[in-house]
Amino acid sequence: MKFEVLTIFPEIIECYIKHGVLGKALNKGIVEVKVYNLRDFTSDKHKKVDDYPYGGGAGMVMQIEPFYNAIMHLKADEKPRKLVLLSPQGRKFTQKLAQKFMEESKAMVLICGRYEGIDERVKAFVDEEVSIGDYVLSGGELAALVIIDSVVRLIPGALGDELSAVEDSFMKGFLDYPHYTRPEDFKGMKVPEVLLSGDHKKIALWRKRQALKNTLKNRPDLLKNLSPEDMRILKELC
Ligand SMILES: Nc1ccccc1-c1cnco1
Repeated sequence: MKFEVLTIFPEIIECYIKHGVLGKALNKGIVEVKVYNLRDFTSDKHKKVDDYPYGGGAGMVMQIEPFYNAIMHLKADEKPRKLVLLSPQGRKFTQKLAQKFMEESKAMVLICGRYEGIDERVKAFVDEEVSIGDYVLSGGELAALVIIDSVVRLIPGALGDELSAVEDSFMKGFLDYPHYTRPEDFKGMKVPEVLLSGDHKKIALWRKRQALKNTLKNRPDLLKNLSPEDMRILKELC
């Protein structure tokens, strides 16, 4: 899987991708991330990327030319790639969309805007417009990192423990169960007895009950298409 990121702040992307799961996946060659500075695709000596909005209004708008030049530069190799614009107006990014991107795209271009927005005509050159949530960010870079991180975690072999990708919450359709590790007693806060019992069946049931309880409390919208067994457990909780 190859990610090509267009941004005026390449260091934001470059710094993050060296660490954790992404760093390991890069070292394994499972994923490649190339970052392009949009300022390298400008034609003036000041490497200008924005200008005042037509029609007036506050702030600056990013100009189309650097985006167009960068996209044409990438497309010169004629290899297929999905072009994704990160934007508050995009469709909501979910685990399901992460799975779809991982399965369908060998290469993705993540286009990061800044300021109050980008020239609308850029959208004529992208395949998808994606938002990671209903809040205002300073730019698309954090959203691009969210997409890279969540898609890479789904690539077979990217994680040390394959199970953790399957176990991750949202893959099952509800939130995760509570996790504990040593010490058993921290200032009187004890690990639930069941987790010390060694009874894997009881532990699995406890974890399922806790996951459903957490989901019912914080994200009831996720509780659909439950199995009859999960529905029975949920009814016990109500
Ligand atoms: N707020 C933003 C500003 C610029 C580029 C993307 C975003 C964004 C993406 N997902 C939510 O917000």
